[in-house]
Amino acid sequence: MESIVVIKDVTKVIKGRTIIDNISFDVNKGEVFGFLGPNGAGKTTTIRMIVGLIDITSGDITIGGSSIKTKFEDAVRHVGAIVENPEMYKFLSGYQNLIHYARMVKGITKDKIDETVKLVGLSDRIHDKVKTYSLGMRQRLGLAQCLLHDPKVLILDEPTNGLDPAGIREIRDYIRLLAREKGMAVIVSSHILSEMEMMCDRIGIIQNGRLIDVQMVQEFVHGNTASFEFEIIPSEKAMTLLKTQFSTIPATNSRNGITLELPKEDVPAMVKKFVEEDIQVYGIKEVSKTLEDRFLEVTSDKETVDHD
Ligand SMILES: Nc1ncnc2c1ncn2[C@@H]1O[C@H](COP(=O)(O)OP(=O)(O)OP(=O)(O)O)[C@@H](O)[C@H]1O
Repeated sequence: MESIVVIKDVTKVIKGRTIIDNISFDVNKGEVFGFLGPNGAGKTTTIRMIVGLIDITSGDITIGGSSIKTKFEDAVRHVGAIVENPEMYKFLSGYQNLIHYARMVKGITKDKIDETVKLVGLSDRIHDKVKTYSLGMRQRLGLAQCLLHDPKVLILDEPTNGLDPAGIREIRDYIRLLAREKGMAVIVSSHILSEMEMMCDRIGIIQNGRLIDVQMVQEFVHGNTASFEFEIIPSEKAMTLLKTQFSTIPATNSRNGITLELPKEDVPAMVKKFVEEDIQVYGIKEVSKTLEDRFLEVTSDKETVDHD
């Protein structure tokens, strides 16, 4: 895979405080990369450095091979970004806004505007005034604006913020389409983990300014183990058995028995063991994990480690 954004050993210190602590990751062409982290973790600060809104204290970021430090113009030429709310003139139509923007940027043709409007699905309303647009339509107009110069990298900070479920879905579909059909690299940050799970190919998790994990979403969520709820009686006896003989298998009490995390192929052996120990097995159910479950698992693990 060809990486287009390379973040290498980046640190940001503000007023003596290390906000971003030596993070490195790459983003590839045609992928949607999600940036996840609790409030105050450093997502926006990292994104602001990628788009050149703030300086990097140490390390470097290259976009399309150009360093944001030494070849700023070349680097940001490849980038389209919505970091703060896109400024639009509410009393002009969506189309007039795009024309106005196009005048400030060289080489954008009317055909290009029409094509982009179509791509974001605004053709029907593009000649209406922006003040009559819904929030979702304004977001799409913002997206159209930052797509006009054909960026190779699209950066969106919380793109679905404030949208209703239909609006969220629309934006998600456009983002996936841009990555798949235009080969764009998309970097998004969001708090809505279910959204990130559906939208992203890979995610990076940031906590206290450190990048604690970068993985394919599916691998991150499912890993090589799954959760199984064993409906068993007596569950206390099973818990004791697990603690003494299978202490490496994560086990928690659940409503009807216990939930174990283990590879699917180990389930029959576990059932056999329970039966041998006179523990009655009434049922087994695979409990699917969500990105939210995994996110909370890894961020709380890390919290414990940090405080040790
Ligand atoms: N200009 C600044 N001066 C001082 N502290 C700052 C500045 N910018 C950011 N910070 C601090 O850096 C940390 C990271 O902030 P940042 O906005 O990047 O987090 P975030 O992950 O985007 O959070 P959220 O999800 O709440 O938007 C926070 O503790 C914030 O207070």
